Amino acid sequence: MSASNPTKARRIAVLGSTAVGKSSLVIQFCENHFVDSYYPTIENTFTKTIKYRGNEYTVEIMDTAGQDEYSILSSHHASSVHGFVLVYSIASRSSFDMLKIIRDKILDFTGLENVPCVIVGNKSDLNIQRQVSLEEGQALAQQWNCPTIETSAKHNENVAKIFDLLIATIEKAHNPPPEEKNACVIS
Ligand SMILES: Nc1nc2c(ncn2[C@@H]2O[C@H](COP(=O)(O)OP(=O)(O)OP(=O)(O)O)[C@@H](O)[C@H]2O)c(=O)[nH]1
Repeated sequence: MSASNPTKARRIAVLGSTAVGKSSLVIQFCENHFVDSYYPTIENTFTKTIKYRGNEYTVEIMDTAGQDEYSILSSHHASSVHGFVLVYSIASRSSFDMLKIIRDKILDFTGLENVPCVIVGNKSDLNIQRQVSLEEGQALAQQWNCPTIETSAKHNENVAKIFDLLIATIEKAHNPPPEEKNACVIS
């Protein structure tokens, strides 16, 4: 990268209920493999370089614990990150409902009206066990003015797209079009 186009550092937190596939998505993205067994996460941080629209980003990804659903978000997750990946499983209605609680907590911690986030419906390969429709995910994303995508960490479907979408949303928040200035302010 040239001095005029330096690498940008961005911090991302991955949040969601227990066993929705947060670690599997991050490991698939950063290490290119799928972990079939389930090991509850305490907290792990991964780093990956992403190229997006001619810029290079060093992205620090915090994979958080989904075990205790009511302390799922600590202030250090909310205060220092540029954007959030909010994960539910398409096969779990309760994990979808939990996203509303998590987002409220993010807004409380940040004091913002809007924060860069992407809603991820993981385990799309489990369509036969589906409890949340694609349309419900899209309606929530429209309500929150953020992108959404269905993924399969298992089959590596749409996993990299999560991070492209989030980087795009973070960049838009940093450099909003004139008519959207002040709609979303992040440091
Ligand atoms: N079928 C299917 N299984 C998945 C997928 N992603 C994850 N899993 C499985 O779901 C289980 C939980 O995955 P994890 O990635 O550990 O979930 P987590 O959200 O990090 O869980 P916590 O650490 O408790 O927060 C594991 O058995 C994974 O193999 C997916 O896309 N499809």
